[in-house]
Amino acid sequence: MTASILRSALRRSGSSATASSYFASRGFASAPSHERKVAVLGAAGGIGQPLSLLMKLNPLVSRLALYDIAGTPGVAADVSHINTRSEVKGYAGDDQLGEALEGSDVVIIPAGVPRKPGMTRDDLFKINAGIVKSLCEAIAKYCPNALVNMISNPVNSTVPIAAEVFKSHGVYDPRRLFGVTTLDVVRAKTFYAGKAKVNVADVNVPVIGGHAGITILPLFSQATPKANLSDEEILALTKRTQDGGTEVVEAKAGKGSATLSMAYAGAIFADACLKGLNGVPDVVECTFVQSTVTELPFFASKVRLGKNGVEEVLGLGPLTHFEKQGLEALKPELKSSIEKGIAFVHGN
Ligand SMILES: NC(=O)c1ccc[n+]([C@@H]2O[C@H](COP(=O)([O-])OP(=O)(O)OC[C@H]3O[C@@H](n4cnc5c(N)ncnc54)[C@H](O)[C@@H]3O)[C@@H](O)[C@H]2O)c1
Ligand SMILES: O=C(O)C[C@H](O)C(=O)O
Repeated sequence: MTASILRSALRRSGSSATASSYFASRGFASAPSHERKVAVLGAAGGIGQPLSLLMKLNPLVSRLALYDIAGTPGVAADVSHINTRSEVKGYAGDDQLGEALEGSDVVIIPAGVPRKPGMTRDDLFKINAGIVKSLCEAIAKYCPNALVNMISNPVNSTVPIAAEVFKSHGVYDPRRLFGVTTLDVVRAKTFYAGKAKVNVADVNVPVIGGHAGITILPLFSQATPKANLSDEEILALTKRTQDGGTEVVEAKAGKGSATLSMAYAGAIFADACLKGLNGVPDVVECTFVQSTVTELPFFASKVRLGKNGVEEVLGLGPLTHFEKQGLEALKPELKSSIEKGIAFVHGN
């Protein structure tokens, strides 16, 4: 987001004020009150940089720690000149990870390699599983009470990896671990609004399951505002949402995967976590968490966020025959991705 886009957005919003009030006026954040530290791990990357920018614009953040293996001094110096609330510090390399994490309320993890055309998210497991494991070991040591927002793929496996690492350190609290599936919701909303010809700002669509291919299950039967879409249109919207990541990977033709839309989605989800921590009532987002909603140990569904993270994992609501079929079809793949993550931590 360039300064001019932000300025014109501010003009459109009728505001003469700052970026902070721009986001606040859109419900992006509630008024600043508490001191909150947010750490971004992988902050110099394609997602990390715009996400760091968006977190710098969030008035709920008082301290922003930007960590990567390299490149963070520059990103932090750049972002730190923005005249918003948070104090920004950059940290580079293993020996600065502890300091970056200490005192964090929310840790966002977009560290790891992205897909190239022809790859599945699971193809990233070999590299990203190890990265996520070592970062979570540091979280267990330096900020075991933080809410962890896992963006690194494959989310269906990296979240179980994080859970096992935290368990092995005796600090696992299922209320504090989240797979970020907000981009699936963002896409479902955008695609639905286009097809249903309704104002995108009014649209809500729950997306359940996981975050890869058919494990992404948008529930368009519960979308609001209601629209009379045909079965073919629902099928096409479902497929487009499931393939949204691949659509971007192919368009970028070897230069990575979604970064800007993901930064937006990551900022929305982190903001929801901060609002929950700050006691704002009725904060509900879809996210991949430990769950008993199905027989699978982790599952994405609507979750109410509160002062301790997950306050309530909400049920799926009524599903159509098509959605029930989608739910049954996704279970074997999601189950095996979860098991793969768990096995990785135990050396199997
Ligand atoms: N959950 C989602 O919806 C979603 C959406 C888009 C991308 N992703 C995933 O996010 C990840 C990052 O994507 P990207 O496009 O930003 O990739 P990128 O390669 O541009 O950036 C990744 C960053 O991680 C850093 N990194 C690597 N190892 C690290 C470590 N041990 N500690 C800290 N930082 C480390 C790299 O130095 C790099 O700066 C990928 O795994 C991608 O698949 C998830
Ligand atoms: O598709 C990818 O590999 C990145 C991400 O998971 C996405 O949904 O955009």
